[in-house]
Amino acid sequence: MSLLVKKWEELADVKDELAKRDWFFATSGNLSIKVTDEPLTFLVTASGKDKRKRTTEDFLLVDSFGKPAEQTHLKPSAETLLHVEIYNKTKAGCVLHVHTVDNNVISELYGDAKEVSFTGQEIIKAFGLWEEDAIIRIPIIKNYAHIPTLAEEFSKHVKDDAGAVLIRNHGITVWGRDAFEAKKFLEAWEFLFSYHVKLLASKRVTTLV
Ligand SMILES: CSC[C@@H](O)[C@@H](O)C(=O)COP(=O)(O)O
Ligand SMILES: [Zn+2]
Repeated sequence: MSLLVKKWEELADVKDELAKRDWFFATSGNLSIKVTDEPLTFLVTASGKDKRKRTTEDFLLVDSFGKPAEQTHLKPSAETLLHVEIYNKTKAGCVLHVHTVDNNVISELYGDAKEVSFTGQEIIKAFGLWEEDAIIRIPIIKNYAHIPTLAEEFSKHVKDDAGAVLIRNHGITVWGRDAFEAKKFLEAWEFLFSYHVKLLASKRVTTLV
């Protein structure tokens, strides 16, 4: 099996798993996986597709500018520039972007603070933080409609080979050294968001009773 086919299958499997979680509402979301380092090429989801479906036109190969590396009628994701920032600045191997109700609610609740942090949750160990009082923090940026501006703002938070950024009332973009790590971090973030949203809602209910 060629490297390209291997990476294609790997990304398609991750896409299927995220689809099972129902994290691709209304064609939202985009995913990518690095194929080669020099020159940089990566597979990215084709724009506007239903990411719940598995087809032979789900991904296309793009270069370090996010432009198609091969002849194709497919259009790279509208947010490919964000993936480009990550691959050009870090050793990340996979980038996952999903819109969920929970990540949107958290981004709106803490958007003015420009970040949100979590502590006291066992799942924080998924990020490799083992101390009892470990704190995990995620920046929240404005959802600029102009993608180059969004990518520029996003890029300020791309420092490590693994990381995550919340885009306000839009979604989360998570990256990791490989697909396994990116998915693990994405699931951990969504767990924290979901827990927090439910906790706030239940506290509100308690005070009303
Ligand atoms: C209908 S989702 C809005 C899109 O603009 C975008 O945010 C998204 O996540 C999916 O866009 P895509 O171009 O398919 O990668
Ligand atoms: Zn999006």
